[in-house]
Amino acid sequence: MRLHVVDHPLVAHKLSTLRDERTDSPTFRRLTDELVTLLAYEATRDVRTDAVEITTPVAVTQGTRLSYPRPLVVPILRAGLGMLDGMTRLLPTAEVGFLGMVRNEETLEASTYATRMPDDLSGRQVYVLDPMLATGGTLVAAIRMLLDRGATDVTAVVLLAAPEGVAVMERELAGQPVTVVTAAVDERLNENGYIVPGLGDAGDRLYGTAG
Ligand SMILES: O=P(O)(O)OC[C@H]1O[C@H](OP(=O)(O)OP(=O)(O)O)[C@H](O)[C@@H]1O
Ligand SMILES: O=c1cc[nH]c(=O)[nH]1
Ligand SMILES: [Mg+2]
Repeated sequence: MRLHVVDHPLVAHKLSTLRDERTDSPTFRRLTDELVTLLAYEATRDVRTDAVEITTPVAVTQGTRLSYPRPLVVPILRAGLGMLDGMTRLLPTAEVGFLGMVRNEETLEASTYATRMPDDLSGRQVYVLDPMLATGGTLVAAIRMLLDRGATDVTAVVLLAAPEGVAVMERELAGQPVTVVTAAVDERLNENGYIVPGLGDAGDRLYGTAG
């Protein structure tokens, strides 16, 4: 597994506003969308392409086009849905699959309640979207499922990661073709499995269900 922390002043600026407890849901959704677009630029650096010949008004030249099969983008419901538009803005021809997963807030175990994507992902590049990598339970289970279906290259795009979750991913997905792209790796997890300093519950803040 490879970890890529995107070091850019615009990413840091938007992430700081996301973290602020005073940021309301509409602003949180807009900033998430903008941040994902910046992360997606880095996350798609190795997206597969083919050379194509194109004709400009002036001359014939070599161009580049995304390869087939098209990449698959998989948001992990619910919070990952807030990242889908930002990602598909850069990859408009991508296919989209859905994975519904929820973490039990007592045991911190992740369980899957919905799966809607092709059974066969042989040879596919997959981009998984989830704002938070906390204990890593959710992403490890999601990525294992994608690799079991034949995905050859999986990139997880997350807003924030905890060092504990990164270590779990590195251990559980050692030697696998997996990359994690994140805006930051925070200090630690607290006793409730929340990222510190973090930004709170991403799903609640996106969809206004906090408190
Ligand atoms: O790394 P982990 O410890 O597994 O935790 C991270 C998961 O927890 C959150 O989802 P949550 O269960 O709150 O579901 P939601 O998106 O429906 O709010 C988050 O969006 C991740 O999916
Ligand atoms: O800090 C955290 C941890 C898990 N899920 C969240 O939404 N936030
Ligand atoms: Mg949640």
